Amino acid sequence: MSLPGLNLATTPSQTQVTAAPTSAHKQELAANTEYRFEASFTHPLTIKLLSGTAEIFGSELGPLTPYTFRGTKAAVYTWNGCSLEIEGTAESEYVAEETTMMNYANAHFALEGMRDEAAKNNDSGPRVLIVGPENSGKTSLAKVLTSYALKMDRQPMVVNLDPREGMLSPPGSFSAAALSSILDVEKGWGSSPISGPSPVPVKMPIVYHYGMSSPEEGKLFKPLVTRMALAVTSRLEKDVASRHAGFIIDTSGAISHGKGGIYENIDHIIAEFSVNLVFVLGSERLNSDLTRKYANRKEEPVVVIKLDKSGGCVDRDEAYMKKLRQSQIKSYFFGDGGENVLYPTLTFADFTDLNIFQIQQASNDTSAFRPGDDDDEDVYGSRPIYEKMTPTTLLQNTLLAVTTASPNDRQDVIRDSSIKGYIFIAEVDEAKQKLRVLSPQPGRMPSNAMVMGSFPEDVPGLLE
Ligand SMILES: Nc1ncnc2c1ncn2[C@@H]1O[C@H](COP(=O)(O)OP(=O)(O)OP(=O)(O)O)[C@@H](O)[C@H]1O
Repeated sequence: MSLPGLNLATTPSQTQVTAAPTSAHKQELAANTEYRFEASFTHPLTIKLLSGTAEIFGSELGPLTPYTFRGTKAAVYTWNGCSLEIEGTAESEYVAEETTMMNYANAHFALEGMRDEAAKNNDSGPRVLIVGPENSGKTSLAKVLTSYALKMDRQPMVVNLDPREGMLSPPGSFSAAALSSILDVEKGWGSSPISGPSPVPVKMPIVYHYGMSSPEEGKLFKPLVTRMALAVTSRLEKDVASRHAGFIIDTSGAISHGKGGIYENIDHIIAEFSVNLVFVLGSERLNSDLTRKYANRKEEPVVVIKLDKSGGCVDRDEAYMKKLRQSQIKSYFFGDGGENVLYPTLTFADFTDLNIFQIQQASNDTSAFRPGDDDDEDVYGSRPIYEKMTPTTLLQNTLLAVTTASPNDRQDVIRDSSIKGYIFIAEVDEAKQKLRVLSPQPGRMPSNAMVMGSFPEDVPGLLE
């Protein structure tokens, strides 16, 4: 199918540059070792399990199934030894004999004990928070713990509070989903119906739009954490299986730096989600500060456990992260390629069709807060949260979050409303007052309030 005006007769995967064919080689792995690799965005790497058993961040590889990786840094781990066939060019590859997987498996068994206990008493399972600096392996640990829980037929909820990398939704968002089907070996969390119908098993996430890159940047973080905690708690009240399995919260490295030993955002997450177990990765200092802080807590105890950071964790520079985000956004609209191809609609809209609210930069001058200000203003000191904007060329190549709120709602209602989906502004014609809009769903533009933030950044090549 081709899209009018787009000349998109091919799927995104067909437009990828493919590597010059390289002959496949065999890689034998001894028990408890892992093959670490980095595949570039342009030259895919294909891995096939020839014999034995192997997994990527806890998700098992099917025998003789080719898995293709682009823009991926990961490891194939084996508990009992295996033989792999590897085809393509890796940017980096090596076999590591020292891994943290035994550590992570022990953490999983501890969580299983808590889940059994929760099921016996019809109580809530482990409420886990993962913290640590950037690239310390938080998301990888969240995937391993989730995959292992799924293997035990549990249905844990996973909550992503890291806007730098989306989970089942584009970057810039916070999301939560009760997972019941296996994770995708190639894509991690897999795809979600928030963008459109998908032939592979999908998970319906709860999504809120944050619209900035760092939780420390503005003052939207805390209210949205509170909102997400409410949504997750009410979901768990209705869903017994997920309640017993508990949840795992992945966070951004920025909240783990702290200011003078104070970790305001971590404390806020622990309080709002009633977290009872914190895994700390890659920072002795954070571990010590949090252990001290929560040692003599009067309310329900919070156990702080330090886990080793994997030697395989790769520092990802801004250029890589940008490419990763752009590929996540592309997948959101066009699918992941292979069986999961989506066909978004490109339509025209009048300027007056869209109700756009731009997130205002937070004022650091909290002294400007005047008691008695209404809720639209108090969150941002003396300034409102959003400013209603008339489309300009500034909108070109940006992503807008379509909320479930009406444009006439109070600003805090818009802030707290979940996201139906995202649209992309492909073109702005100021003279004709028209926009060309890419949307996952066909039909008229919704009149709901739409939010524009400063993150993720523009995606100029999205339609190419
Ligand atoms: N054992 C490993 N072998 C190879 N690569 C790994 C391994 N563990 C993690 N990585 C890779 O290292 C990078 C950083 O890991 P991860 O995303 O889990 O860290 P993070 O703490 O969640 O990062 P951030 O703070 O940026 O969200 C990722 O690309 C991940 O896939």
